Amino acid sequence: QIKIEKKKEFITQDRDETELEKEIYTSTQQLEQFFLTEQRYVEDVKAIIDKKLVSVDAQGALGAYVASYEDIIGEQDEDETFMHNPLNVYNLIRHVAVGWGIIEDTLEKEKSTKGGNLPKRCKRVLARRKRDHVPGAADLDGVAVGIVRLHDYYKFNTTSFVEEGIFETDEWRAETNGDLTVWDAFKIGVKGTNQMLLGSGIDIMLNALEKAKADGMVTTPPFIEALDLKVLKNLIKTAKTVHDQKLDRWGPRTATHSTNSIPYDKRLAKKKKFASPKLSEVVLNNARIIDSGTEKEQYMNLCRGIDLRPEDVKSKLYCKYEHRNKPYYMYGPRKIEIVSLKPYIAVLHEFITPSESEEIISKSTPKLKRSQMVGQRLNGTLDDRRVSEQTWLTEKDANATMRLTHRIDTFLDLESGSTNHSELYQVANYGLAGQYDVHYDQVLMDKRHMQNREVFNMFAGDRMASLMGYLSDVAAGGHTVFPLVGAYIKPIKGAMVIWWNMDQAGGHDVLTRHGGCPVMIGSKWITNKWVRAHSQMFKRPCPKYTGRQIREFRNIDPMNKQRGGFFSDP
Ligand SMILES: O=C(O)CCC(=O)C(=O)O
Ligand SMILES: [Fe+2]
Repeated sequence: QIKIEKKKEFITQDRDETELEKEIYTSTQQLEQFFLTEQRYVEDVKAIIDKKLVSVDAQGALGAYVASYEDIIGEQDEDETFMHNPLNVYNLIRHVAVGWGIIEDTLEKEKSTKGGNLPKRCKRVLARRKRDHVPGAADLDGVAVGIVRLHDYYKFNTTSFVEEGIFETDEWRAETNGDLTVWDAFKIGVKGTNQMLLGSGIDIMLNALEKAKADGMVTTPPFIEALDLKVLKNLIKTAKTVHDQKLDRWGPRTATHSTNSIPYDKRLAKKKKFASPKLSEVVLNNARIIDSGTEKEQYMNLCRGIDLRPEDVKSKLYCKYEHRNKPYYMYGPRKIEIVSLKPYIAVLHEFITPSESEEIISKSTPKLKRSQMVGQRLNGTLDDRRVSEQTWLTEKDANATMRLTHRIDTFLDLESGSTNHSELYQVANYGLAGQYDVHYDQVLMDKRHMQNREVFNMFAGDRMASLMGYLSDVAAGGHTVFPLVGAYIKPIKGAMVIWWNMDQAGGHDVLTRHGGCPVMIGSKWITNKWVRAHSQMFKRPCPKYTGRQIREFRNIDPMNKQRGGFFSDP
């Protein structure tokens, strides 16, 4: 008997739709929602006080919660950009994580004294935890570590951060209400130190100690008991010991730790290797630096906005208006900026209109889920190397995606429609200090990646081109960086970056390794369209190589990672 099944309209990979762990800092969008929710509950709590719905004692406790909220807002606007500043996020989450339990206890007590009866508004406030995620310790820790990661990357001024709640580097400055207690600053430093961000963590802890000395006490936020200065001093001492040990054994940076370049211990610092820390030279176009400290250092410099492309490479780059010999685009050529010729990386400016960006964001917002890691041994795991939430849109889900596919296909001579076996639009919103650490976009299906030989991948072919569109501007941070090329791209709303992951022989271009830097200030939205190879059969020229030549290519490189970059248009 033959079974007839309904033909699927879109052929896609099966994706695990199970709800992932719920944390709030993993997308700025979620943080904005949380802020709106908190505003509503604060209004409710205020109304309970104003209408004297609870006893005088209870009114006092509720009042302290409202005051704590108002302190955090200060003179700032109560719009969504409030949550684009990491310190505001920290303060607001701490306020709720610590304070909301007190609101609940107060109202529960009120309930028992009133024989189980509470006014409607009180009941609604009490039911918050059932309806909405109330952030707790896990969220607060995630945010604290995120802030220290930002320090590790961007080296914002620690003193102005701890003393005035200001984020500043030479390039930019972002203020908050100015409030950061010693307790908070210290907690942030400790959490970072625990995650082996030792240099930055200890720097923040030391500044907190200085502030405590200047204030004559360890200042604490509302509802938190005072701490003894001795506790601070002891923790710092331990942290310094760990710092020096790791630095001595592992050097200043690996994938899992970072320290200053010089130990705290004066005797240890006299060791020859610390006397003149060697400046490592920039290594480009070389697969040997993959996963090394050099790659990481180049990655971080690019995140900070230091262009590493040598002059003789840069002098060959240019911007142009391009019509690609198509009548339509002769009237309205597109602005193209060449970032690298080999591998070919280009920015198509104003490729996505503002209203298209907004439509894609609004259609994706209700469907966002935390992004998982991909790659060997990492598939499906959660990790702060990738802090974002994402979802997928088909061409039919929005006018914008339909139009965009049409634009990509006509302008770039591609078959990018999801029905033609390319991927759907992946839409992602980064979270607090959200990043996507260095990676390849390719799936890879060679002998060492047998697990990827699943139906969809075999059928569609690998990710031949990456098209990555920025749907928002980012005030600070969030660069897209290519450490082996030495180039970075600053997100600009509406711009789309294109690069070829494969060469014409179907090889994997290792130089396309890239990542998204931690977002410092703002909300970063992107969309990815990965164009699969097989649909391009009639669109792109066939490989110029014979099967034997291709096999030879593969054999030359023991890692089977061939350097390519043969595609060069647009
Ligand atoms: O956000 C970025 O700048 C890079 C994103 C990326 O590489 C990806 O999503 O695969
Ligand atoms: Fe990527």
